[in-house]
Amino acid sequence: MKSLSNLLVDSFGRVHNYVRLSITDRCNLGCQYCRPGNKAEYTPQMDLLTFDEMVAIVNALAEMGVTKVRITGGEPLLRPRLEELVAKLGLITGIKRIGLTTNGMLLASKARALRQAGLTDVNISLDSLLPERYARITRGGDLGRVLDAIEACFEAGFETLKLNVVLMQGVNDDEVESFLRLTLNYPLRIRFIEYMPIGVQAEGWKAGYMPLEGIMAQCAEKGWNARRVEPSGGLSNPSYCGTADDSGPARYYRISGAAGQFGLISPVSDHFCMACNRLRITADGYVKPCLYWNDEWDLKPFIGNDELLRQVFRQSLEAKPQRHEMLVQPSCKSSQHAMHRQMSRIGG
Ligand SMILES: Nc1nc2c(ncn2[C@@H]2O[C@H](COP(=O)(O)OP(=O)(O)OP(=O)(O)O)[C@@H](O)[C@H]2O)c(=O)[nH]1
Ligand SMILES: C[S@@+](CC[C@H](N)C(=O)[O-])C[C@H]1O[C@@H](n2cnc3c(N)ncnc32)[C@H](O)[C@@H]1O
Ligand code: SF4
Ligand code: SF4
Repeated sequence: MKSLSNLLVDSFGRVHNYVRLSITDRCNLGCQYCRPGNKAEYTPQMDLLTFDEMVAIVNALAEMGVTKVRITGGEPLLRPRLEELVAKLGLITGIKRIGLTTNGMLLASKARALRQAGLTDVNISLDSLLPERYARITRGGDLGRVLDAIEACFEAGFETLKLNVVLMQGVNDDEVESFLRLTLNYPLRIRFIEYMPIGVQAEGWKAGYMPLEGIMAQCAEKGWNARRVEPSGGLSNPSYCGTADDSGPARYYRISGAAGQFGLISPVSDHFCMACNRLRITADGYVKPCLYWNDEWDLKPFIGNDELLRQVFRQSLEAKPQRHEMLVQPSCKSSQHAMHRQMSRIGG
């Protein structure tokens, strides 16, 4: 049992036990909602954290009560030998779950090796089931490769497999029913996510943003009885749909008789900041206590000295705001505080 003074507690009493580790800000896609504009700015290779530096940071965090790591990016599968990082993270005392969030383009051939290395949870981003639309939203994505990746994940036997769908008005909001239908036959969790104003222009965001409240009404219109699923409860296939350790931002539902579930992630219309348990590490070695606010602390000078790393983590948590202000300050350029990094440079 960790002593209270050694835990990652912020000034609002929130205990942080989950770290999102961005391992690259490069991406092989350019999703409209994440990397708007064609100009890609990447951290030079030499400024990226090495795997050993990441392991040192996570080790210090694990000593302070972190039990879960989610590897993200950019596109994390662009880092060669990702399975080696997974294996090293798995050796850290206290780390119980290692997840990956990916666009799936490079996953099919890697799924088995990642599972064998100790990866437990896979989340794949998939915003359309129509090949041309998918290519348009992602600027070049190949839907067939994502579907192959999903199949490979089933075959590799991951404990959970979730699909992320960022719902945008006038872009893919007509596909809600098709995604819901997938849950009828497959033991997946399909999560609809509200479009957040992070690293995008406020005007464009306002045109695309839509709250998720209409989804339950759509179920009712189809005559589908969708019941709330509590973590680990009522699953037809718990091994793919979730675990007791599943305290993420989604509220889950299951349509009567369905093999899978759908989830609603509503960070804008119904934020979950009061239950926030997450810290973020950027690929260039900064700790960000909140996805939305600009504040970040450079960890690189302190890697190798756990006491100093712990001080920086505490300092960042002391400064963590209570909540975001996405509706008040949607990424406006004039703000000194709202987010300036694009999502691909934070990791979602
Ligand atoms: N506002 C906000 N959004 C978040 C936070 N964590 C995740 N999200 C968003 O939720 C969506 C899903 O994120 P994933 O990377 O799949 O991870 P997750 O569902 O949070 O993680 P698990 O619970 O580990 O499955 C992404 O669009 C994230 O940007 C958070 O702390 N704050
Ligand atoms: C930044 S991506 C990084 C991992 C990987 N490249 C992928 O796409 O899964 C992580 C998650 O953030 C989500 N995301 C990116 N921009 C977003 C936005 N503006 N609003 C909501 N979610 C967003 C993506 O859909 C994805 O599920
Ligand atoms: S980081 Fe993920 S969400 Fe962002 S552009 Fe790349 S694939 Fe799309
Ligand atoms: S917006 Fe910030 S405080 Fe709110 S849940 Fe996300 S990371 Fe936590």
